[in-house]
Amino acid sequence: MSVTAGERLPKSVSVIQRGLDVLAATQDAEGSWYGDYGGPQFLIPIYVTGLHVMGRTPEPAQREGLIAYLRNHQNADGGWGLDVEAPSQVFTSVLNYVALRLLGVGEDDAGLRKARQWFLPRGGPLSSGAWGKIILALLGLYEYGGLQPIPPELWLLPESLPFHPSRLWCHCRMVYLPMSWLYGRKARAPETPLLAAIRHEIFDGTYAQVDWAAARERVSPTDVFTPRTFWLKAANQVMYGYERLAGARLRARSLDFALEQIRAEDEATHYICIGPINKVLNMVVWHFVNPEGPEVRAHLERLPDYFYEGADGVRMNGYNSSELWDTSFAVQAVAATGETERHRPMLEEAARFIEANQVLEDTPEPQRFFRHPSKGGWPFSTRDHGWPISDCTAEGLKASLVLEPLGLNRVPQARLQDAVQFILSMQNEDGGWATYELQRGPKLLELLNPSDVFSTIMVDVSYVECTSACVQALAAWRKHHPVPDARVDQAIARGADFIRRAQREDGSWIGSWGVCFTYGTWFGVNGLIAAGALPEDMALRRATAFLRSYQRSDGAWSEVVESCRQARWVEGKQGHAVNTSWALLTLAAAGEQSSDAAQRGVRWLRERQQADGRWPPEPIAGIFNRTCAIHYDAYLRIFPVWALAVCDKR
Ligand SMILES: CC(C)=CCC[C@@H](C)[C@H]1CC[C@@]2(C)[C@@H]3CC[C@H]4C(C)(C)[C@@H](O)CC[C@@]45C[C@@]35CC[C@]12C
Repeated sequence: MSVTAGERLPKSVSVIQRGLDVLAATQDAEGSWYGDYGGPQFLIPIYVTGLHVMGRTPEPAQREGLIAYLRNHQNADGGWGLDVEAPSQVFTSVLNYVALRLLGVGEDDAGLRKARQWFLPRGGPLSSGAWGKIILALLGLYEYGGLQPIPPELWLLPESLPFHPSRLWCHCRMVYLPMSWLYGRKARAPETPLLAAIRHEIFDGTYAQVDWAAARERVSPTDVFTPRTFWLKAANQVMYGYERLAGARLRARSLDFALEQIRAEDEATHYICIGPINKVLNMVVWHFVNPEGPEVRAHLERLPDYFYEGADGVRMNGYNSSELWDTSFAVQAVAATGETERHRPMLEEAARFIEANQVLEDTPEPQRFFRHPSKGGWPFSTRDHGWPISDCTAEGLKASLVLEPLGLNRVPQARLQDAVQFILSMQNEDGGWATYELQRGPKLLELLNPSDVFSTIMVDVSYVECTSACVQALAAWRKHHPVPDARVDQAIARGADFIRRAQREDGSWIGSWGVCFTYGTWFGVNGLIAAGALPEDMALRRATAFLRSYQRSDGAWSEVVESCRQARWVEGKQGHAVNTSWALLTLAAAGEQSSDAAQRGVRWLRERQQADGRWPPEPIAGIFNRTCAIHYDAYLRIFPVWALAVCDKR
C-alpha cells in the first residue's frame, strides 16, 4: 500500500507498547539497561596475554567460554578481523591464534591450522599492526628491538611541547602510558615450553633469522588504515637513536613518573580504568612491580566488569558497560511515547540510576595527573569508572530534565547546575565539544599516529555528536532554568556555528561514534534545532533532502560500518531498524514527520517488529576511531520505540 504525503497511518500504539514492555522487561535491578558492549577482536588476546604474563589462567568456565567465542568469530578464511564483522587482519589473527594456544587449544587444531595458513603467507607477526607486536613482545614472542619505540622519557619532556603525552586523547594516552612503562622495562613473560612452541609456529621456525630493525617498518596492507607518515618515521628514527643511548637514571625516573600516573588512573577509576586495554596493561605493570601486591589484587577484583556471557561465548567488552548512555536515551524514548504513567516504575528506576551515577567530585590533584575537572559530569557507564564525557553528561542532564516535569528527577538542582558547569568547561575554542577533555594538542598530531589500524586517536577534537548533545542539553537547561546566563547563550550559539561548519556539501554530517551518516545527521539536525534553527533553515532542508535521497524503496534506511571507514554512504544488504530510527527522528525533528518519506519509514519499522516486541538483530551500529565496530545492545530496543513515538504524534 502506498502512502501519499500528509496521509496519517494508524497510530503505532501496540507496536510502541510492545516495545516499551520489552524495555521494561530488560531493565536491570539497578535501573539501567546492562548489555553486551563487544565487537572488537583484540581485547580477549590482550586479556589472556596479561593473565599469562602473570602466571595465571582464566577459570575453567571462562576459559571454555573464551575459546567458544574466538572459534565462533573466526572468519571463513581462517583469520580474525579487527571486529566481529571485519575482514581478517594480521594483527588480530596472530593475537587470537596465540590466545587460543595459551587457552590450551592444540597446535594441530583444524581452526588453528587454518589461521596459520592465513597469516603466515602474509608475514605473520612481522607484518602485524603495531599493537599486535607490542603484545607479542610482552610474551617474548617478538623482540622489543622490532617495535616502534615508546620511551617513557617522553613523559618528562616539557609539558608546553605540542606533542607532550599529556596532550594526547585520553584513550590513546592511557593505553600508551603502561605500554611505555613495559617498553622502558622491556618487560617479558618468563620463557616456557608453550611459548617456545608458539614462537616456532607463528614464525614458521624462522625466529632466529629475523631482521628486527627491518621488522619495525613492516605492516601488512590488511592492517593499514592509517599509513605511517614521513613525520612518524622521522620521529621513530630519533627515538631509535635515543633508545640506544638511554641512560639508566633517566629511564628509572621516567618509569617512576609513569608508574605514578598509572596509580592515579587506577585509583581514580576504582581499578576499572578508562578501558579494557589499559586495565589489563596497568595490571601487568603492577605484576612486574609487585606480583603479590595490593594493586594486582585490586585489579583482579575488577576484571569481571569487562566480561559478558553471550550465546556465542564469553565476550570481553570495550568498556565496563554503556549503562548511563543507554539509560539516558531510554528515558527520553519512554517520555516521547507519552506512556509515562503506565511505565512510571521503569522511569523511577532509571531516574535512580542516573542520580546514583553522576560524578560528584574531581579526581585528586587533577593537574598533576592531567585530568580535566570531573565534578558534575556523567560517565558513559558508571560512576565508579570515573571518567565523565561531554555528551554523556549532556544526555544525563537531558534525561534528568525530561524526568523533572514528571516529578521523577532525583538529581538536585545544584547538581544539575554542576553538570551545566562541566559542559561549559568542556567547550573548545572552535565552539565544538570533544569527548572527555578540551582539545589539548594540534590536529596535526594525528600525523604521528603509530597504530596502523585506527584513525583519529591522537587528539580529542570536536565532534558533531558531542557538540549537538551539549547544545541540546544547554538549551533544555535554559528552558528549565530561565535565569538569563550569557555564558549558556554564547555556548549554544558557538556550538551551533560549529555544527553548521561541520555540515558536508551533501547536507549530511558524518558520525564518528555511530554508523554513520544517519547517526551524524540525527545529531547535526537536533543540535541546530535546539539552538533555534527554524524549519525553513537551509541547513535543515539540505539535511532532510540528503536522508530522503538514501531512503530505500521499502521505506527503510541502511548503512554499514564501511560508511565510516570510507567516509561515504555504504548501503547494507537490507533495511536497518536503528538507521531507520535515526533517520526518522531527524525528519521528525525537522518537522517532516508527516511526510511520505517519514510515514513509509514508520510503516517499515512497524512491520519489522517481531511478535515478541523486539526488532530482529542487525549489523553493528557503533564505531570508534573510524575502523572498529562496537555493539550497542540496547539501541534496537530504544531507538525504534522513540522514532515511532515522535513520528506518530497527534
Ligand atoms: C585507544 C583505542 C584506539 C581503542 C580503545 C577503544 C576505545 C577508544 C573506544 C571504546 C568505547 C568508546 C567508543 C567510547 C564509547 C562511547 C562513546 C560515545 C558514544 C559517548 C561518544 O559519543 C563519545 C566517545 C565515546 C566515549 C567513547 C570513546 C572511544 C571508546 C572508549
